[in-house]
Amino acid sequence: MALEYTDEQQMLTDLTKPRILLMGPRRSGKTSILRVVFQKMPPHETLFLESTHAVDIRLANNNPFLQFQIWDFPGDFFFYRVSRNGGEGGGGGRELGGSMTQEGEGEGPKEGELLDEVGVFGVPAALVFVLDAQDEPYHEALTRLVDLVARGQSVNPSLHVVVFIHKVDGDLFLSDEHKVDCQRDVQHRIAQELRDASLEHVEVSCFLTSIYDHSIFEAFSKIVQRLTHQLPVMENLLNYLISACKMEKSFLFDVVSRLYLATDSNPVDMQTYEMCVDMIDVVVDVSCIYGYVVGEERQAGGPLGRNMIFG
Ligand SMILES: Nc1nc2c(ncn2[C@@H]2O[C@H](COP(=O)(O)OP(=O)(O)OP(=O)(O)O)[C@@H](O)[C@H]2O)c(=O)[nH]1
Repeated sequence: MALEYTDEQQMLTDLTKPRILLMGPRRSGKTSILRVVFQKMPPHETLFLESTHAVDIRLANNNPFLQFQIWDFPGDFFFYRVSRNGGEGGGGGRELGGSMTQEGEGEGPKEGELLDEVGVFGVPAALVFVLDAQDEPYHEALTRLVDLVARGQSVNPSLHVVVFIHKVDGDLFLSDEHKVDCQRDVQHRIAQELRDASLEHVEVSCFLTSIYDHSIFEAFSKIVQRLTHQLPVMENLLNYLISACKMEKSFLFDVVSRLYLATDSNPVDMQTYEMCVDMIDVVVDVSCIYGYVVGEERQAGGPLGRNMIFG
């Protein structure tokens, strides 16, 4: 499949591309997630990230199946104005393009333009609400979540709503039991708040995440899959593959981000996923030494390219 875009700026302002909207309270970890998953920032370096002050729009364009915009909102976002500088790290690699710079007429939002609900939610999108699990009580954050869901649903009834119960690591979350209790509590409170706001029909998925392990990649993979139209076809193909080759499990990976774009219908087990990611790391490291050079650029994916099937 060929890319339809002549440049990244054109794609950044394309209203048909799905969006992942990272929202949530200040310091909950939105920018860290973006940097760790898409720009390979080591997790401990996120300690030095500065607060986001304006909506930062990035482009994920690793392959034809992984093309979407990621909007990183400031914690106190409310009908904010669009930034053009996009902060640091815009040219950090192929994974994410630059910030929003296009001035095309009648397309995406322009600098100084007020962003209303239609401007934010008016295209296929996933609202990813990042909740800091270490910042109890969650009352204010959950009120904000319900407000965003109400606004999003009013303009886009098919909006996907996902909550990352984030930072479930460190001394506060040593046992799995504690994590599951936290997830149950948050899910219960979200359901209650949605009922109170007459939004009980809205489906909200919750994931326990941390940038210090693979959970954030697993959760992000699920979101990308929801926004991928070709998912049922890819799943079917992987089902055929494992039955024809007598494999236990298969994933279709985006090598650059380590997200998996599809898997067969057998259940996903975290350890298998982690093992595959480790194998990709080895293959990429070896390719960096022995890979061939295309033009000026050494292809880290080598002859395997940017997508890989592991079984
Ligand atoms: N323990 C832990 N800390 C995290 C995690 N993710 C992010 N952090 C820390 O949380 C702090 C805030 O992270 P940011 O990414 O700047 O948060 P943000 O939501 O973008 O903040 P604003 O831009 O102010 O809205 C940083 O010190 C990160 O290191 C995580 O999974 N676990």
